[in-house]
Amino acid sequence: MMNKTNTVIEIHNVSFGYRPNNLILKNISFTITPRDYLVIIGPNGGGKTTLLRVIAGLLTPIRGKITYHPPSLEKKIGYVPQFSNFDQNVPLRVLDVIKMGNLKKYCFLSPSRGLSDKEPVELAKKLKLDSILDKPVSELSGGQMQRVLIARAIIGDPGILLFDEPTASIDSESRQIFQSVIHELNQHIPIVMVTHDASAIAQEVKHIACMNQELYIHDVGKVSEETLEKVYGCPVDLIAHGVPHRVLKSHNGRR
Ligand SMILES: Nc1ncnc2c1ncn2[C@@H]1O[C@H](COP(=O)(O)OP(=O)(O)OP(=O)(O)O)[C@@H](O)[C@H]1O
Repeated sequence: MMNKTNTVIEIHNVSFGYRPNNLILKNISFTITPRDYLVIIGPNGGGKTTLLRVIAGLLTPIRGKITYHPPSLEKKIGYVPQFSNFDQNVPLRVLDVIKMGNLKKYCFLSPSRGLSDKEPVELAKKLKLDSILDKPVSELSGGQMQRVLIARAIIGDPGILLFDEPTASIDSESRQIFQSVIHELNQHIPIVMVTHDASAIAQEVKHIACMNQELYIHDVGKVSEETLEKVYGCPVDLIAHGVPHRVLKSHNGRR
């Protein structure tokens, strides 16, 4: 059920710190709309991952409020962490990891359905993982592991997907598969993606947020060179991984 403001998540004056008197997120306010595609960029340590974790409900704001529409959305958030944070030494096969994403959805409702291989196998085909379903995850490349984590998030039928640097260290085949899967998902759910990778900023991106503790958000109909210039003119000290930083420009306020 859609609320009257056509918003799925409202982030209102949210602040967060891991330690007292050391805020990582400062008074952040923005909204996510039903088919939004929001890319978040900013310097290392600027709080992008922290913000995703706060939105995913893994961290609690010390001030401010996050409202989910409908409230049940809070339990349907798909979060794909940076794959380097996943311990690939776990003794699991690709299929096992993908099926882990189903646990939240099915374990209390219908455990037998949670055990079915049909859905994960279909999804694996889409992500070109079907030939390696029995492979231990310890033997996967970075791009394959990233696709497995994406499959694990999608299988749970999320109402929104949050990605943390999904295209970092992946090859062009994985990147293309990722872009086409995201395109398909974005037809019915919002996507929020943290990235340092300018080439991951697809045409479909609707908003770009620049953050360094504070967050500035721009509406973009189309990501043009001009837009990218505007984006990299955000109040950040440095955009890492080879993307040039620019002289600071003013922002017309936050959305
Ligand atoms: N669990 C934690 N405990 C204490 N401090 C943390 C923790 N996680 C992150 N931080 C600190 O919070 C700040 C923001 O980190 P975060 O990972 O959110 O930034 P980021 O913008 O995602 O950075 P990057 O672009 O390098 O991934 C950093 O100074 C980091 O050291």
